[in-house]
Amino acid sequence: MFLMKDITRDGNPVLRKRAAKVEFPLSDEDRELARKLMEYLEVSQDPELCKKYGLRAGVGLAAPQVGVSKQMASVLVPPEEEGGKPLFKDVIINPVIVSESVQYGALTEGEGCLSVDEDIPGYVPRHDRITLKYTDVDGNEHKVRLKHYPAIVCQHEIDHLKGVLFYDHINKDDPFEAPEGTVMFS
Ligand SMILES: CC(C)(C)[C@H](NC(=O)Nc1cc(F)cc(F)c1)C(=O)N(CC(=O)NO)CC1CCCC1
Ligand SMILES: [Zn+2]
Repeated sequence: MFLMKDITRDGNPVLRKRAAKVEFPLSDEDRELARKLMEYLEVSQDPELCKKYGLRAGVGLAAPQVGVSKQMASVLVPPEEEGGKPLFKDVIINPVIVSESVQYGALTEGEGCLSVDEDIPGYVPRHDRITLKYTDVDGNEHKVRLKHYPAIVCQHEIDHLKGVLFYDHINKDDPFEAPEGTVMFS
């Protein structure tokens, strides 16, 4: 099981590399990686286990964040209300954003990252809606339309596969400046 000690931190060059495409059918090693990437999110979102293992509760985790430069990331966006179905749950492999809204979306509280220990204030403008194509661990192709928070999380994780970190998007001159028409939400 991945623990915080397994998560690479800002400064590690693996976080600034372009990750390699994943070959199908998955090797046993890649299948295990996918399982562990999702396991981290599930365990970290269980308050008791989160505390027990000293984790940061996470909604997404990309392979470079555990030192593996491959195009794979787990995403687990909890349901809006207790007991509901997660808004998005899958391990996205070789993801491609095939279309994106002109309109931006940003979290009012800014973003953080499991690989960045310090808080970096500022809005992170992303596309409010995206169409995402990816392959799952069984080799099935998916094409999904996402908006708001699930779209933000997937863009954050796909950035990791391109060596981009959230603060790269923050306006240096005015961190709390958001482009015209940005949908702000928390
Ligand atoms: C960095 C951290 C603050 C831990 C962030 N979590 C988060 O924003 N809130 C959260 C956590 C939950 F478990 C359940 C929940 F509904 C909300 C996060 O996991 N990430 C993932 C990451 O670092 N991936 O590389 C950062 C988020 C910022 C915007 C999108 C992902
Ligand atoms: Zn991150």
